[in-house]
Amino acid sequence: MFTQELLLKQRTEFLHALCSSGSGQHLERVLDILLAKGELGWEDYQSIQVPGRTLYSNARQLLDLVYTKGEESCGLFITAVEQVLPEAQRAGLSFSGCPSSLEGNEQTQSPSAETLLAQRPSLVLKLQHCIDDVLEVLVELGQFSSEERDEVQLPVHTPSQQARCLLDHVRSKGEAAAAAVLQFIQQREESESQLSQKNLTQTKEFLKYQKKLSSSVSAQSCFLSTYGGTNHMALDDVFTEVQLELPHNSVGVHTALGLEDIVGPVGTVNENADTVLVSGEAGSGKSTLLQKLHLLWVQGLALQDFVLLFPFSCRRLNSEHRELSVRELLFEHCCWPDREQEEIFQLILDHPHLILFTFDGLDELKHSFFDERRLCSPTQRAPVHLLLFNLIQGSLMKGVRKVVTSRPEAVGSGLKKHLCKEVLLKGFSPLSIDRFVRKHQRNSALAAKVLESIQANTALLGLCHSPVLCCIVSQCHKELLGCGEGSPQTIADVYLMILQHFFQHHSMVKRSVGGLLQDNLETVLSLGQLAFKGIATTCYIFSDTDLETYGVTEKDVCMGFLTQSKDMSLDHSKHYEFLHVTMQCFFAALYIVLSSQLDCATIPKLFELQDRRETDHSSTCFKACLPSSDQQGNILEERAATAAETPNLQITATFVSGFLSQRLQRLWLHCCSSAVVEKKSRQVARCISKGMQKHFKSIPRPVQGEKKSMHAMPEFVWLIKCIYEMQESRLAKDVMSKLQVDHLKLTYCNIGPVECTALAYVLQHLKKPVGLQLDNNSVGDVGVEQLLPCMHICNSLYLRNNNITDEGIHKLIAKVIQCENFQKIALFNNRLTDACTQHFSHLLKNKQNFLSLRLGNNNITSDGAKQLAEGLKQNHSLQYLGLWGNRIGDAGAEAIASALESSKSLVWLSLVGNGVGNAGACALSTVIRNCTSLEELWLTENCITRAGVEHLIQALKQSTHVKSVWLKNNNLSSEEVEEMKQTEPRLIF
Ligand SMILES: Nc1ncnc2c1ncn2[C@@H]1O[C@H](COP(=O)(O)OP(=O)(O)OP(=O)(O)O)[C@@H](O)[C@H]1O
Repeated sequence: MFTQELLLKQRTEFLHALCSSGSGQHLERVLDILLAKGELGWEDYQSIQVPGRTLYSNARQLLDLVYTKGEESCGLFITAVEQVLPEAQRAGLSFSGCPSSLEGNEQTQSPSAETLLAQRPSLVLKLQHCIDDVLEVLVELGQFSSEERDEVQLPVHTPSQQARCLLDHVRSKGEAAAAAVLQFIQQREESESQLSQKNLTQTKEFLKYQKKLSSSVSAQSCFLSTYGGTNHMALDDVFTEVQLELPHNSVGVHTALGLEDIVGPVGTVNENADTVLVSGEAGSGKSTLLQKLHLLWVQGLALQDFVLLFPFSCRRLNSEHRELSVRELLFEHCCWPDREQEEIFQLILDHPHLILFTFDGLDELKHSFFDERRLCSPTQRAPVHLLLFNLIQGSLMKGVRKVVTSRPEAVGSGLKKHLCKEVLLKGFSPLSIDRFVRKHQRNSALAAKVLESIQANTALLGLCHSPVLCCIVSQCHKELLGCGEGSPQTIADVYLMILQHFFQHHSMVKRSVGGLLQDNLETVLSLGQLAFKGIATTCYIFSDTDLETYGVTEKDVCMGFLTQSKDMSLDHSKHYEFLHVTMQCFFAALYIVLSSQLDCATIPKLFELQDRRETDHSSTCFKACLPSSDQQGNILEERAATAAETPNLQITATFVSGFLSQRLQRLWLHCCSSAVVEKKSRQVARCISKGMQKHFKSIPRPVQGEKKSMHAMPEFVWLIKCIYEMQESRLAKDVMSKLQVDHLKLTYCNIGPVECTALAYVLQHLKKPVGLQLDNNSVGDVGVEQLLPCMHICNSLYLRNNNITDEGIHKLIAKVIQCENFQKIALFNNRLTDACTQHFSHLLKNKQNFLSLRLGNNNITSDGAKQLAEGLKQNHSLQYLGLWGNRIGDAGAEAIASALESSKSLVWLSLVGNGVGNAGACALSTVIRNCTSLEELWLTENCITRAGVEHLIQALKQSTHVKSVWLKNNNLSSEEVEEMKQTEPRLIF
């Protein structure tokens, strides 16, 4: 395909790729390249980068310009985009037929000013690290005034924008200023490289240290301890791609990332910070992801800009009770230099940008992040958590790159302000589930069976999006395939499979889960008590003494639920941890259900997490459930720990709910009295009910004229999951009967397929139809399928930005077409193509009370629009139709117009940003003329010229019902706009 044609066809994709991060940096970098290539002149540049105009408008201007310049220009543009964008964001964009590289074209032999222009992209990168110094030189030389210096240094500019601003100024100054900048850069590079060369790579002891550190990182990262207990898998064999995203930004588009992008520039929101946060739910794969990054570094396959990588585990740092200096932290916790410690540490301090620290599991640290106590000296000793906080915020060892992982709940605003960016880890995609099982199960026939069994049970498929659950399901294939109809539905079911798996392995005869529990009750109780104690005190690593205290024997350890801690810095005594922290929660929950030692306040305290946060007194703290000898530590420590503990306490409570469900109660009958189990079960139901009511009571009164709406908090989602685990529709019904709202808002709540299963289970019992708003979550096609059981009680569904494809839509439409209440759907920013329009067309034909269809910002072309028009022709109820940001073009607009011209219901139509042009405008004028219900028509950004607007004006003369026609950002001069505004005030420019 010719590049010009390619650019036109993929215009929307290119626009999104350049702008969806919400930051102008991709566009700016593409402009740098095109300027350097001489493809854009300064006037072009200024016509694109218009201050105060939106990023999307600037990008559109660039697209228009290169398109009109022709084939070669389009080719260079596309190659520049390819060079600038991270790999994952380029998916879906075609680059074929474009020059393969732009490198090597820079005109280095030209006079300084030309060199400055030709090397603009690399100079921007270099200058942003030394902007103050180069400005000083220019002022000293009299090339810049202090006002000009201040203008460049304006804090509203990011460092790269400051660099561009400097280059733009220098350009207007001429040859001498340009030469000064080039000389400055050259001198700086020479001295840096001499230093690096001499200090690092030519220092023998440093090289030895690098090798030693590298082999210790390799030893820690090449194997993954799996749920086979003793057997280990090579990480390279089993690591499967996970979904990484940037947080939803102002334009609300999912931005997918690759592994390298974690430390790369993509998504940077604070260029002065050095810390990247990777956040994700329990078991979403954070530790494994870091492990993979470490391994790639050791293998020389990634992160090669860093000469040293220091990996830390916050879990292990909890066991460090001494005060340490940074130097001791690095050397004692990661790798000890055999000689020349002073010199090596000095080299590290001198080259912070060549060093990477990783901190796994910030949520597991006993102290919540705070930045009140500043440390500045790397030799000053302080408690380890303080060192860590100072490293993260950059007051210690500024310039060292840090990657930190954490569960989302433990990340407060105090930490966020020190982040250069946040990356969200969303577990496996459906494709990754498939790949993982095939990697994990070498026997391909068995893998196919396991996958078939997962696909056949959508609740289980939803659960498998969490890598830890997917791993258990695959590991416990015998249990899974042997359970027939009773295939796992809940998280408790999945974890019980692993219990069965390990115990059965040590049993001579085939036993049921209940029987195995009975046989191994002592093991369950001692492991349970150990786990329970750990959860209540934020302890995840246990010593021999801990094991002894709680009666965990050698035989219990051999069962496989505990693994030996692999930290090399701890003293030589053995330490243990549960295979995964969720496994510790599982055993803690078993203990709560089975133990007769705990008082009856344990369950209420476990569920009163909200209260614990509001009151800071230890009497309501879960820790109070422990025997008094375990209640060490002061109240301050407890308060600091509360935020970090909450997620694990919530997971424990979720397991307790599952274990005490009617379905599973029979499992405990041989281990404890049924009266006690029933009593505990009633307690759980009461706690959930109380928690929900508290949530409902907090709903503010509706503003006059607005619907009563509830914005759910994270606790709501957790309680809903507890109800689902209980699998008691009576409880769900009872709880939901007290919710009286018209609109339920669960935006930005981390709703994935598992949460959708729970939501549908509970919401289907609502008494009155609601609008369900799930914008900006990770629902996906599997989640959509999970939501189907509650569609009959939804009158509207909002799924903006949820990674939904045509496949999800197919299933959704088949269901909602039968739901009388269902009238509105909004699906902006998903991954829909023309293939979904036949389903919407079917919906429109068959549902004559349907009111609103919004499909903005997807990939619908003229073919899709034609298909949709078929449905529109036969529909008599639709009032709102939104197709902004698709690519329906003039042919699509003509089809839509012809279908709607006789509509008696349509009130609002948006075709913004669809390239409808004058032909489209002409066709739409018939809708203005003939559709007597239409009030608003949106045609912003559609390449319409004066001739097209004339058609609209003529039509408006015959219409009194249309109130406004939006025509911003079309191809009209300001004179034309002024004139037409006078002629027809309903036109909005
Ligand atoms: N990318 C992956 N490929 C293969 N297996 C994975 C991957 N990510 C996670 N797993 C499996 O899931 C398990 C749990 O993952 P991991 O410990 O990395 O999660 P986590 O997000 O760090 O959990 P937590 O927040 O509870 O510490 C791993 O032990 C591994 O077996």
